[in-house]
Amino acid sequence: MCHTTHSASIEGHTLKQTLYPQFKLLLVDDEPSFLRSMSLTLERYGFNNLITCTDPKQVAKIMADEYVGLVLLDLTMPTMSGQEILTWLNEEFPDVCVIIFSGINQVDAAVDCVKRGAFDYIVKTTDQEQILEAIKRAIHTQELSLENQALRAQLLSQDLEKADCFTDFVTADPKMMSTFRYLESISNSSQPVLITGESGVGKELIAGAIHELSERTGPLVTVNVAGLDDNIFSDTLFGHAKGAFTGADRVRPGLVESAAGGTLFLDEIGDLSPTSQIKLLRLLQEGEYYPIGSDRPKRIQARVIVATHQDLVQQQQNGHFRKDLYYRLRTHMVRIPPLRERLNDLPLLIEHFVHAASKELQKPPINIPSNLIKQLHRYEFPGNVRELRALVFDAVSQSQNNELSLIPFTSVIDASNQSYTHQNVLFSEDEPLPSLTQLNKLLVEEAMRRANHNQSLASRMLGISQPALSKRLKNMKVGSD
Ligand SMILES: Nc1ncnc2c1ncn2[C@@H]1O[C@H](COP(=O)(O)OP(=O)(O)OP(=O)(O)O)[C@@H](O)[C@H]1O
Repeated sequence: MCHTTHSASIEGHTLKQTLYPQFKLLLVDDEPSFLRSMSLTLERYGFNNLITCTDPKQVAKIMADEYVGLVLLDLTMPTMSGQEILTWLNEEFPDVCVIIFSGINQVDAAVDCVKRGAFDYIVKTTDQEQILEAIKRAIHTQELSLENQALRAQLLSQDLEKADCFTDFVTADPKMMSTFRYLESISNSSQPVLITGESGVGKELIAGAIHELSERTGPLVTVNVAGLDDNIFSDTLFGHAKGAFTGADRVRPGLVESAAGGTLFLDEIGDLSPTSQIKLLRLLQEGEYYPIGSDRPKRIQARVIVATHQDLVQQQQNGHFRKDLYYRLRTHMVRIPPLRERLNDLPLLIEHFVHAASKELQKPPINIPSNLIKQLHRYEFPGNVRELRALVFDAVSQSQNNELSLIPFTSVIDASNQSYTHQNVLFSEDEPLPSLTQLNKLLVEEAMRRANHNQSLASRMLGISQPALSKRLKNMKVGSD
């Protein structure tokens, strides 16, 4: 006999639940009462993707029909022993994780199974917490191993399978393409994803893409945690019970619950207070949380994505961010490079934003001057794509005669280059080279500026004698008169 669990019934209605883990847990034991109590325990702790089986002879068929990732196997059964099934599984399904259930007097046999490839063994009389810990460990290991397999397969193929999910993120950069492939490969993972990158690089867009890739049916719920004190953080995320504090006159579900079946995106995670960091760690580690004023834990049913523009490695070195939380978050990590590291994206992005701005501002089609991109190559974009977007929108609004205005761009470039051009001689490819006389003059002026008009110091910088410098300065003065 076998039985599958993946829905909950409330007052006669069948509710569709999020299944966890994503692969099935197969429980094989000839004792129906043990299977019943074990599956109730597992379901209570949120493991609801279960198949129970009392007839070991059915295992082969179940394995062929279902996507099983973990098998919990009783050692002693009448028609076939756990050892026999383990040997068969090792040969036919070497990637499946097996935990052996044994009686107290069968520990030697169970240890032998571990030597022959079982992941672990559990003595049936062990307390529930320990049993659950062993199962959680096996699920976690299995998830990571499945993800690694998917990652390897994905990296071998160059094409994106779900390119549609990335259409909002305009890019042709090879580094971003491999990031997209990586994100595809971890799309089914339930582990958190950490997105890092400077402000304005598009981290929130990437979070949206990860959510779409996961094909989760629940919503994407975004919370900016910067500046939330611990009470507000807990109330926002975990909700509260009625009467939890003055003014809590109703039960309020938190955003963790609103994100059930979907994704919870915590932005600006580098700014989280130390107490809230502990609560987030617990949520990720145990998969459970307590609404304020309640002593009944709830299980998180959402995948967690976090983002930060801070350097978390440095943050943990200076004690502002917990190491254990960082390691938990970085199971899957992507860094979105700043725009200055992918300037080849400029033409695509400018065209994209010109189009969006013309539409929004109801302008006719606008031409992009051919020298704009070259000019922008000299700019650092401290505000990244967000800054470029704002510049383009400004330029479109100032455009006349269907030609994109260059004013917003040249003014930011000039402002940032002001000190730079004084200190450096730039040779723009669009402009004629300066003559040697002009270059001499620039060099002398710069040396004098750096030497605070001390001629002997400036002459040493230029590698000429002080009288020679003085002569040049006089000639320059005559030339400019
Ligand atoms: N590659 C891109 N293609 C199209 N639009 C982009 C791209 N990258 C960023 N943007 C746009 O730039 C703006 C900033 O992006 P987003 O909010 O995702 O950045 P962020 O990295 O999350 O910033 P912050 O750290 O400040 O929260 C948004 O309007 C977004 O739509």
